[in-house]
Amino acid sequence: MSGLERKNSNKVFDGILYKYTIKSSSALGGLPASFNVFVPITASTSKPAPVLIYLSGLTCTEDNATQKAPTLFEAASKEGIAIVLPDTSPRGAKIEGEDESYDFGSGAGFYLKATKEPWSKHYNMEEYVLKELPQALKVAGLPLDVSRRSITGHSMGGHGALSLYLRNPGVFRSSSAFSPICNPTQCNWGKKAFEGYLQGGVKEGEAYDSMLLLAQVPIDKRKDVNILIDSGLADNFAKEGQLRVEEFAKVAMSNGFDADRISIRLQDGYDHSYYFIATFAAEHVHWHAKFLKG
Ligand SMILES: N[C@@H](CCC(=O)N[C@@H](CS)C(=O)NCC(=O)O)C(=O)O
Repeated sequence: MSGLERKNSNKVFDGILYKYTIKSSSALGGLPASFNVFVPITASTSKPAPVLIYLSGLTCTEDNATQKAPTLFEAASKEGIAIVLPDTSPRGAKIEGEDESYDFGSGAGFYLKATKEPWSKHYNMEEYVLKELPQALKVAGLPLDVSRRSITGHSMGGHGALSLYLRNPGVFRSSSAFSPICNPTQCNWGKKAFEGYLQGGVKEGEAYDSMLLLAQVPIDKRKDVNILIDSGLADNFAKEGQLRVEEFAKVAMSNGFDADRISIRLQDGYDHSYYFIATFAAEHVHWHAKFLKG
């Protein structure tokens, strides 16, 4: 990583929302990358704030949640938690087909490490979120304690939050998701992404499939898993079979996870939009606070 620049700052719910740009991201093959970070007023060098990472969905940038679900910040301000919001893909890789569809390429990085050329040079959102973003937060000199980290996200970002959490035990204290893509090897969005980004296609994608990863958690590690999922019963993408939240819930039950370890709530009347996220955002932040504090 080189060249971190602070672009903007706005006061919101007593804290400050900063925008940063990394001039050259190593995880993303030298491309620039922007992210937002909300720092609560209570954070200081002697009392650094823990961090909740929020991953957005298809077509989004780092700005969708900041503008459409600021209730995240209201709750984070009360809890003394920072929220970090990265972009959803590399931008400007100049790869043919990068900007052709809403569900692949720009705005659709799927939080994985691409292994298929030409995507493999730039499309490594997994390393970006796991390693480079925490490093950038340290370089920024903000009063944050990145060793206390949890992760949340929406739709493709819900897939990112669940799969990064389950693939990297011990890195995040808890994971939550709004309308997540839970079983990407079995839905059109996931199949298109895995076939496009991974040399081994959907088979290689199994390593990023949260439903399969959940079934593989060893019995003695189940007590360490903390997951909260909300999904709307009027969600058209769920009706199309893109999310498969009920199937994820069945795997949780059949593998003996307690309902207080994995809580999955189907919310009546809510759709896939940010109105839904804005409604439940505060509950997710308060839930993560239980794990992040102390
Ligand atoms: N543009 C897509 C919809 C993509 C979509 O709904 N994206 C969700 C995430 S999966 C979103 O949050 N979009 C941005 C927004 O609502 O602000 C379509 O036409 O089907």
